[in-house]
Amino acid sequence: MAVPTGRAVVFVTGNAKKLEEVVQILGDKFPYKLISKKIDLPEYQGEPDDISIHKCQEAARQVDGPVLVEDTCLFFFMFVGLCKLLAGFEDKSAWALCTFAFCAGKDKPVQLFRGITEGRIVEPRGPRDFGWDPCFQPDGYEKTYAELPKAVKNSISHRYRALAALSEHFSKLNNTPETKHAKHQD
Ligand SMILES: O=c1nc[nH]c2c1ncn2[C@H]1C[C@H](O)[C@@H](COP(=O)(O)OP(=O)(O)OP(=O)(O)O)O1
Ligand SMILES: [Mg+2]
Repeated sequence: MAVPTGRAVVFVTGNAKKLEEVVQILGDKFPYKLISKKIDLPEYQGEPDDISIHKCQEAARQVDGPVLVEDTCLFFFMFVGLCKLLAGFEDKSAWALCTFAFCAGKDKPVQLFRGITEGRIVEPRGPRDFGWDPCFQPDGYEKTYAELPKAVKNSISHRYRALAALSEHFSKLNNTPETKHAKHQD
């Protein structure tokens, strides 16, 4: 579902750190003007897809126009409690799931775009200013999300991957046949 050219999409979030990353990751890749709006949407219980769909429908109702919301979940196995987990002899594998939800307006369908990054839970290292970043070490790296330079986190993160799927979808919609043809002739 497209947004009329020149229209803005409102990104609804109460989390400033999230917004900061979304702006850094998207740069000018998103074809619509992105406006952020801080609304504390009610937190629904349930499966990640349902949470995102409800959150997005509520945002579309309040904004009464095209909206984008995001929900992030960190999953891990914690069979024996956090202490033993940190003591180091249980499965510490984890994964971060980010779901972006887009809705073109009140009573319109919600589209989901997901990104997953796998890693493991470690004792906290690095700055404590964004959620569980100090406790999550992505696979293939010796540093936690919090210790990694922002540019590195933003090139491998769950949020980056979900936004890549979202941008790909919207840039396809905005590639008119003429644009595609012109590109082929390069
Ligand atoms: O990349 C991240 N790195 C570390 N922590 C993160 C990240 N992304 C979300 N988080 C934390 C924030 C919140 O404590 C929880 C659920 O997040 P979530 O409900 O999606 O966000 P929120 O309520 O802070 O903002 P929103 O208004 O967009 O719902 O995970
Ligand atoms: Mg929330």
